[in-house]
Amino acid sequence: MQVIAKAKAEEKKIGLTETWLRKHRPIYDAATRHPFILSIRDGTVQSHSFKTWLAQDYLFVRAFVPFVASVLIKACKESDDSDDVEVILGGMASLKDEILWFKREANKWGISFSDVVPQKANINYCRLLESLMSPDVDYTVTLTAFWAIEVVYQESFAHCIEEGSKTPPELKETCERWGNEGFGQYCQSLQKILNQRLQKASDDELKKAEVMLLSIIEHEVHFWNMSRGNV
Ligand SMILES: Cc1ncc(CN)c(N)n1
Repeated sequence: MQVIAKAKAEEKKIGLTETWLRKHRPIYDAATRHPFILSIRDGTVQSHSFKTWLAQDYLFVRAFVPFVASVLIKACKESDDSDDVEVILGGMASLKDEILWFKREANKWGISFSDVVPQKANINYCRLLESLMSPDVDYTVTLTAFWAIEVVYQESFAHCIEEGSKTPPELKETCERWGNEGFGQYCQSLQKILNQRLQKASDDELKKAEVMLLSIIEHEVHFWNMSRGNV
């Protein structure tokens, strides 16, 4: 089955990741067009929803740092392509600025991160990241998770700054952070190195990578749900 998916993607001259996104479009849209995102885009978002998301995401990003480091280590060890290492290193480097940005935003919104308790959806998501850090988890599967985590944010926030959006001015910077063109190009670079990797993957690895994509999308939906008091 996975061989057929690969052949179809080749035939259409698209990567396997694109085939997956087309196949799982409704689930993917549930994450990238989540009611929280749509409420930012149409300007009806409640400030407590935004603050909940911001505080929970800060905790997530702190857990994301060692995860990205583990992806980088796997790329250094297992990839024969230096592009992989450079792209992942770029993502890693930008996390320092991201953490500083979260701290500035916390000041702006009167949030004290030290008082924030991680919610269940966040704990579960961070647990998944932790499990993926194991050297036993294949590099291709880990890279799939990494790309999926980044691209869901990119597509979600880009939607909030597209023409016609009514995103409140005070939230524009947040949306720009992940919705900007540079972040979009970085996601495309990740997708490209992942597609190359998937070309060489075994049937079993392909199956696991596709399941991982679905798992990440599901966690992202639960993550957005927290902002709406829905845990
Ligand atoms: C939950 C979540 N998913 C993705 C991202 C983008 N790195 C994030 N900051 N938070």
